[in-house]
Amino acid sequence: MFLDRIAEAKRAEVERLRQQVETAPFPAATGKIRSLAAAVNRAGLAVIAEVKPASPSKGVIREEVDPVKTAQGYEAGGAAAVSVLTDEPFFKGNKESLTRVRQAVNLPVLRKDFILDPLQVEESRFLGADAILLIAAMLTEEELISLRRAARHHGLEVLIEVHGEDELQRALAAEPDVLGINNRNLSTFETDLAVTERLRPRIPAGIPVIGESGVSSPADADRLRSAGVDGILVGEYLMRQSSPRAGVEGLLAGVTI
Ligand SMILES: O=P(O)(O)OC[C@@H](O)[C@@H](O)c1c[nH]c2ccccc12
Repeated sequence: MFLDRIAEAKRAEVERLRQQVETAPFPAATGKIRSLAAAVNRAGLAVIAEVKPASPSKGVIREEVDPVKTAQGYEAGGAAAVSVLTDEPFFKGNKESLTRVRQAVNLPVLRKDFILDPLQVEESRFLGADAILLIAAMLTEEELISLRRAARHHGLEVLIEVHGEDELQRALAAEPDVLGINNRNLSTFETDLAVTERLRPRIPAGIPVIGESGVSSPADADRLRSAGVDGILVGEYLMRQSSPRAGVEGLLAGVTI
């Protein structure tokens, strides 16, 4: 299964990272964090626009991605935040893209990867991330809480992503800054916007909520908005637009607020 394979790959990556920092530790992070939670909470629908060159289910989405130009287009179009895939083996992303994007825009930047060790949290801060993703489907409640604590220690915000009821309860126990409802099942890759419609009412008031994955038109964005989310996370649809800016503008224009 995909999540097992990816966890194995990431554990190997963490081991390499551990050896690396033994000789060259991460320098102390400086600079202020840009709040993802505040960006999601702003008036209107918050679009978190993703730099996503490829995916395990779709293969290469876009050849020769310029992450900086793409992210600047997203910002010009009115995105609330940018998400950058840093996983290489499965999503053809890279860590350097995150650092470059963070320097090129004024928006909060989310690191999209498969984080299972506190060392990756520390690395995220070093790379320039403002927030990290934690995936409830691959982490126990204890792991979520401990990674959440590590994030707080490094000044990072946490987006916890859920796909089902059990995962939602685990995620809430870890007190995320933002809660994401992933419409995609990470075992089957099936996507259904009804997942957001089903889980949204089960989330207590006061937590910023986003709907993730499967938005393939302005009408889809409007449907998630109607389900009561504060924001949406969109990757593939935006990566397939010839203008990232027009892509975000189109999503926002199609939404009734
Ligand atoms: O390309 P989409 O269907 O718009 O999906 C974006 C985002 O939700 C998706 O990339 C994603 C959601 N959760 C993840 C976890 C890891 C990697 C990627 C993801």
